[in-house]
Amino acid sequence: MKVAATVLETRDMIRKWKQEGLTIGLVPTMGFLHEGHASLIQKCREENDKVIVSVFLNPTQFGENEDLAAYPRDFERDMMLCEKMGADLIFHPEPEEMYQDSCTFVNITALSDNLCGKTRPTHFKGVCTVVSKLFNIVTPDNAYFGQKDAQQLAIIKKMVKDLNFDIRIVGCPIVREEDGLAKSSRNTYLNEEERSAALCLSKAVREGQRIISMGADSEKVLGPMREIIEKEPLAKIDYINVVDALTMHPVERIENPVLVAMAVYIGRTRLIDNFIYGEE
Ligand SMILES: Nc1ncnc2c1ncn2[C@@H]1O[C@H](COP(=O)(O)OP(=O)(O)OP(=O)(O)O)[C@@H](O)[C@H]1O
Ligand SMILES: CC(C)(CO)[C@@H](O)C(=O)[O-]
Ligand code: BAL
Repeated sequence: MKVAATVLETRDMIRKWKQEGLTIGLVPTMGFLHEGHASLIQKCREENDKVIVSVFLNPTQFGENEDLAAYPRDFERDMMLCEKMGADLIFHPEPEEMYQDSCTFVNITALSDNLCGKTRPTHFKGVCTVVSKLFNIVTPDNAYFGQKDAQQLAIIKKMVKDLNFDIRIVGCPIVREEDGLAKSSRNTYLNEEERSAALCLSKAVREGQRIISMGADSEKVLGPMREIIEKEPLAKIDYINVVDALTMHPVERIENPVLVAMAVYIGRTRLIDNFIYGEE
């Protein structure tokens, strides 16, 4: 497995692989890898000749008062996991390599004003910009994203369509801890008490999944989900919504495929979880 810190080295390697007719898969990450990331790398390994994992803690997707400085990092451990999962190359640039004196951004004007975009108004501009750059650097055939960040996945699919990237976007299911908590690098922020309080997210998801097939009214699904979270003293709902799975617009009646998504503060840690209903 190779590790490249520069765009030039990365492009050189990928050019050679492409000349040999090999297919390229990309797994974009912000590092501090866990089994959620491993599942993306595994899927990428199954579907491509060469597997590239990017490990880049992208500053432009963090708001001023967010957790960029505190975000966990362990590149040595990330390298071991990538090696074990059969990655061929890790692209691990410094922020200066990615941005230098950059003043061009990719901004999506739909799908981003609701859910996470409401609380994090500049977040998806940063995500779309860095993902576009990664796509242009790596030129993958396939790129892998987790359903855990459901709005991000929908936005990237739309961006790829709008900007004519010749890349297949593959969504991968949420990987959970044994007790149901969705795996996330941010789970490391939780102390013991918060860790058990955090179970209210996945409990609410399970309750939502149980009741959604019984009726078409969004509020009837959200009410009992909210109740589970509000019973937990350490939890504070940022948002919980039923939205159209493609447009991210809130829906009152569940007719087309919907995304039921939430962000909840457990103490100071903001966690997300969701499920999709109505897609085959
Ligand atoms: N539990 C999970 N199951 C499936 N995919 C996941 C999971 N956690 C993260 N991913 C995916 O891995 C990719 C990289 O995510 P990222 O590096 O931000 O990890 P993270 O654990 O989600 O971190 P964060 O704490 O920022 O939420 C994204 O496409 C994300 O959706
Ligand atoms: C897609 C991504 C790697 C872009 O920085 C990030 O938003 C993430 O880890 O989900
Ligand atoms: N996985 C989402 C990255 C972020 O929260 O910035």
